[in-house]
Amino acid sequence: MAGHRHLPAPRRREGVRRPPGRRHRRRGALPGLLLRRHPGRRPLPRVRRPAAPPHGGDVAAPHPRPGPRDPARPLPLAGRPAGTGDRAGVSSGARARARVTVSRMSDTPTAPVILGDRPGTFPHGVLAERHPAIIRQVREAFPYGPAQHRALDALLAECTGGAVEPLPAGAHDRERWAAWGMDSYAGRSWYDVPWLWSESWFYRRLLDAVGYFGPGPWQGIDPFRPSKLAELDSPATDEELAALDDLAGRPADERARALLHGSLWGNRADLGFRLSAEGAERTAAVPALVADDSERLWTLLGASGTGTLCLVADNADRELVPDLLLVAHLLAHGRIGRAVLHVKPYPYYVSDATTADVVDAVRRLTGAQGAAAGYGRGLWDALSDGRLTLRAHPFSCAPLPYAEMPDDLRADFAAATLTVVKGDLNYRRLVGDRYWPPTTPFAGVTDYFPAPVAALRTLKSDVVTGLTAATEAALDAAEGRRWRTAGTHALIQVRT
Ligand SMILES: O=P(O)(O)OC[C@H]1O[C@](O)(CO)[C@@H](O)[C@@H]1O
Repeated sequence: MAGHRHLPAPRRREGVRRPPGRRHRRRGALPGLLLRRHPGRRPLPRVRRPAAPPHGGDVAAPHPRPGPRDPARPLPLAGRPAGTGDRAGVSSGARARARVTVSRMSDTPTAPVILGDRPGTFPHGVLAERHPAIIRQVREAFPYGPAQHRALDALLAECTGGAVEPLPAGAHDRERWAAWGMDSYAGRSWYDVPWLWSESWFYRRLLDAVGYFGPGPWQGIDPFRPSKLAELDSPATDEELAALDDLAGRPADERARALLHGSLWGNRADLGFRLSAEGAERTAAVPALVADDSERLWTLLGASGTGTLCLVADNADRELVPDLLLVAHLLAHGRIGRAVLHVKPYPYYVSDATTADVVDAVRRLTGAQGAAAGYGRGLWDALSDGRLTLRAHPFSCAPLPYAEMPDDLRADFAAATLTVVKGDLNYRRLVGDRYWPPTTPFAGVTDYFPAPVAALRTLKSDVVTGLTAATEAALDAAEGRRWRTAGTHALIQVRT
């Protein structure tokens, strides 16, 4: 079960496997879709790197269990109003199951919850620098009126120096956020609550500030749409779609593997990440896979043609397009019979995919030249005949780990042959947003998940599990802590 136990023997130096480079593509081994985006293409976050051990102590030390002051404690199970049910995205059944999860996972030691309270750490940089930059970007994206500017000013002051203010009584999702811990955190500094919580809270509040939840003329207007469209229309996307033509003559299995890697490395194309790293593209390090359970993934996606794949999407555009290409291929080649694509119910983390972004991506494909258009038509047909369905569950924007998912979402995942969880944020939610020692078994921290689950993610935050001690040591020796957050390394982990 444990991904880490089945890691192939380390290749090349120091146990870190590197994906093939452009040279291999010239030999026709892998598609440009994958390779053109790799070396030197991704920016590095400008936020300061942790100079000292992160909150909660040295991750290399024995992992402490959370003490009575663990800020995550009030959130997951205690202090929620009874009977909030699935409408709140956290059912009482799920809460009960989460308790069971804790005991099933009891042989996996826990670790400190990540907060943003330490200057110099990566999470602190996101709260103190990235969020203000996002507010600036949103302000410039639309000709908002005085009311929106005032609300953005207030949000800027609150998120950088103020306390969590609960949603007003009339807010459409007040009950849901109360169930998600809002009342427990009211009055506390944004820096002193779990980082996962304060980041989600930021996007909820930002949408409020620009009138997204309405009523009014700005209702439903995605404040990140201009940057998303620019990315979808970029020459880089053209280049990646054109690379599909190179793939067309390859055997189906080879195409499948190439598309899997396209989907994996597509996770580097994250607009929020880029916001903190302008100008850094030229300096990106050579990327490397730090864990690779892809053979197990292919075993799960057999040739029966009847299985269901759940894909929990992350970013739109240059990540969503390769995700969709992979889904189209798996459907067309009988590796699965159905796919369920989980997207966000509202704009989130700058570039996370919503239903509108799926439509834009599919139209981008159908309107393209060459092989890309064929993939687009396949997706359109699959959406039309129900082989591909979309799901925009409220819990997809919850500030909580997936261990606390509500019953209906759990049932979706339980019915799937495999759930593929994309991206860094989803990984944090899958394994728990904690300073895990990197050798913590992936299977242990995902034991609660109701069916086989795979993580496809580039590393953009401190959370990581399932590495071998040799891989961790090699990465630390080569890069210090940088490999954890720079987005230059990736992993494929599977728990069957
Ligand atoms: O798009 P992804 O892969 O989920 O990455 C987003 C990541 O960016 C951050 O917002 C800042 O690093 C993280 O919180 C988050 O994990």
